Amino acid sequence: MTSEPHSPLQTFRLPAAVRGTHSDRALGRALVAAWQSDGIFQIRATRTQQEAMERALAASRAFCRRPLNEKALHVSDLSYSGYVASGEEETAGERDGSEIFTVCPDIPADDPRVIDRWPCHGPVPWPSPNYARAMKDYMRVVGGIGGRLLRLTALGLGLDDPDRLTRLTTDGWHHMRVLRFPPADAASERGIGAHTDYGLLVIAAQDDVGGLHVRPPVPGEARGRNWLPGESMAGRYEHEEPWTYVTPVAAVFTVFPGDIMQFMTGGALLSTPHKVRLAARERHTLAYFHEPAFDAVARPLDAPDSAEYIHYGTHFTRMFMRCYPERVTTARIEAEGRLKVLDRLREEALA
Ligand SMILES: O=C(O)CCC(=O)C(=O)O
Ligand SMILES: [Fe+2]
Repeated sequence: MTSEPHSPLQTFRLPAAVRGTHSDRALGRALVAAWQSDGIFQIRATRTQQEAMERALAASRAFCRRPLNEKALHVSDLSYSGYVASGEEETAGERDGSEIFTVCPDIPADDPRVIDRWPCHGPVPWPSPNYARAMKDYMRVVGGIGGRLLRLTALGLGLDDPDRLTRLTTDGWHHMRVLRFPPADAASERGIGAHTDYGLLVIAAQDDVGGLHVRPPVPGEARGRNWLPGESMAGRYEHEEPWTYVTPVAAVFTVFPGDIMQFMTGGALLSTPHKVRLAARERHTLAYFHEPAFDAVARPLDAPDSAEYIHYGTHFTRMFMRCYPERVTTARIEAEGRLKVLDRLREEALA
C-alpha cells in the first residue's frame, strides 16, 4: 500500500490477488476510510492496464472523428449499448454535452434471454472489430481490478466472508461508457449534470484534460436513495459546494462507490455524486461500472433477511429509461410491455 502525500487524492497499489491476509485487511480498511473522507481514491495502473487504457482511448478517438451520420448507425433497439450523440442524454431533465458509446454485456440475438424479451439484453452494435477488441480487452482488465476491490472492500468493512460482495457479481452486468466531451463554448459548459452511478463500483480513467468533480461525504447532509423513484440524485447539489476537482494524473484509475454499495452498506459508503464541466479542449474518458448480475437481488449487509432489496436489473432498466426517454430502446421496452418481463424476473429472483 502506498499513499502519496503530494497527490490531492489518496493513491493505492493493488496486490495481484486478495487472500484475506493481514495486509489485505489493512488495505481494505484504508480504501474504506478514503471513500468515507474523500468519496474517491486512485489506484495506480500497471503497465498492462495502462496499455489497455491507451488502446481503448485511441479506438474511441478514431471512432469519434467519424461523421455523425455514420456514428449514429451504431444503435440498438434491444440494448442500451451503442452511440449516444452529444445532447441526447438527459440528467435531471437537462441535456448533457457528452458524446458516448455505451458497452453493455454483448448478448447474442439467439440467447434465450433475448428471445424471452428481457429488457436491455441484446448484441452490442460495435463500430468495428478493432473497436470491439479494444473495449473488451479493457473491460476484462478493469474487471479484474473490480473483483479485487470488492474483496478488499468486504475485508475493510469487517465482514468475515471476503466474497460477500463478489457473490453478487457472478455473470455481473458490468458495462462501460466511452466518452468524449467537446470543448466548452459560449453557450454551455455542461458536460454531465450531477448524478450518482448505479451499481457497486465506478472505475474511471481520464486523459490529461480534466473536468470531473466529485462530492465528498458531508457530515449531516441528506443523500437520496437514488434507487427509489422519489429520491433521484440526478441534479442534486449541482450548484452547492463542496465539490472536489479530480486533477488528471497519468496512469491511475479513480474509483468510487455506486448506488448498490450505498444501499448494501446502509450509507456507510455513499454513492459518490459527480459531474463533468467542459474544458477548453476536448476530453476523452472511460467510465467502467462493476455491477451485480442483472437478476441479482441486493440486500443490506447487516440485515440479509430484510424485506428491503434492490433487484439490480430493475434499477438498471429504470435508470436507463430515465436517461434516454426518447431512445428506440426505451420505446421498444414500452411498446412491447417488456417491463412486465422485468416484474416476472424480479418475482422469480425473490422467490
Ligand atoms: O468523464 C468522467 O470523468 C465521468 C463520466 C461519468 O460520470 C459517467 O459516464 O457516468
Ligand atoms: Fe457517472
